[in-house]
Amino acid sequence: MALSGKTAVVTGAAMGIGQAITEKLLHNGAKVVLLDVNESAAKTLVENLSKQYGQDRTLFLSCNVESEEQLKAAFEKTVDTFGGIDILCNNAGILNENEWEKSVSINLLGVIRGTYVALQHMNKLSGGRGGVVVNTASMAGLGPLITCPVYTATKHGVVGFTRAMAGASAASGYGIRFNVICPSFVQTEFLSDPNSKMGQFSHLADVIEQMISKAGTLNVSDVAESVLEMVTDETKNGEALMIFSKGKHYVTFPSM
Ligand SMILES: NC(=O)C1=CN([C@@H]2O[C@H](COP(=O)(O)OP(=O)(O)OC[C@H]3O[C@@H](n4cnc5c(N)ncnc54)[C@H](O)[C@@H]3O)[C@@H](O)[C@H]2O)C=CC1
Ligand SMILES: CCCCCC(=O)/C=C/C=C\C=C\C=C\[C@@H](O)[C@@H](O)CCCC(=O)O
Repeated sequence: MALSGKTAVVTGAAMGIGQAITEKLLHNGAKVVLLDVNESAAKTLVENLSKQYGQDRTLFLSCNVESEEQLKAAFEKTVDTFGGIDILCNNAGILNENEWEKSVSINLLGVIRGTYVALQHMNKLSGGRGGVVVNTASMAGLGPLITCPVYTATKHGVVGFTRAMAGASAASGYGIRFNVICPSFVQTEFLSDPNSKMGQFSHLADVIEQMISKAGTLNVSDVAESVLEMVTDETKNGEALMIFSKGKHYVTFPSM
């Protein structure tokens, strides 16, 4: 898929991995609608991106992925502004084992909500142009992080949901590919003060510190490059891409 003239929606776009995905898509010719709850960070980012890429290539819409109403309004505004949606990156996520129900609502239900609302606009069977959805899971979506079991569950859910949607879309003729990225540790705000985010498991925080020192951390640009690969390579559907400091590897899942 060539990105020139295509429209992307990125959730959690105001900073970190979402910002890097946004910049990567813009640099490769797409228009990008940034959805986030952090209005100040997003507005500053869009101001800078507009100077670099032009006023008509970006749009920020305040949107909490926990709200179907806000997602519906954001996608409708996107279509009204840019004529359609070709790419969706469900990237927004949090780490909070204290408020674990909020983690589920954002990390897993937010991906499902975003996907189902976007389907109404992207599905070729309902007047859409088709396209691609790339969801942000984690290596914790493939194996357990013992310090954050609910976070682990949400990311496993994102992997499973994405792979099932890939199959459903192909079997139904929606014209939409679904893929998922599974990064290891990435140098963003997300990793700041992990102890405070692990709730009843904070006594295990040294496990994470040992894992990070062993695994190292990725740059956000490493992750964004992998998203670009899954967006542009039209052979990719139902793929999970592990991204770690030593490289990246498509996951081979057991077949039934
Ligand atoms: N940083 C890391 O080590 C890794 C992060 N990930 C995943 O990558 C994604 C992005 O994480 P980072 O960029 O590292 O985090 P970050 O904290 O730097 O950025 C997350 C962005 O999502 C936004 N956000 C949070 N809740 C939201 C909501 N309800 N609605 C809309 N936007 C919301 C935040 O305002 C922020 O702009 C998350 O899904 C995370 O689980 C996956 C693997 C590793
Ligand atoms: C503080 C939590 C980080 C949240 C951000 C994130 O999603 C990072 C994930 C990075 C790596 C996850 C790795 C999971 C590994 C498991 O599959 C298992 O192999 C762990 C084994 C630990 C060990 O080395 O013994």
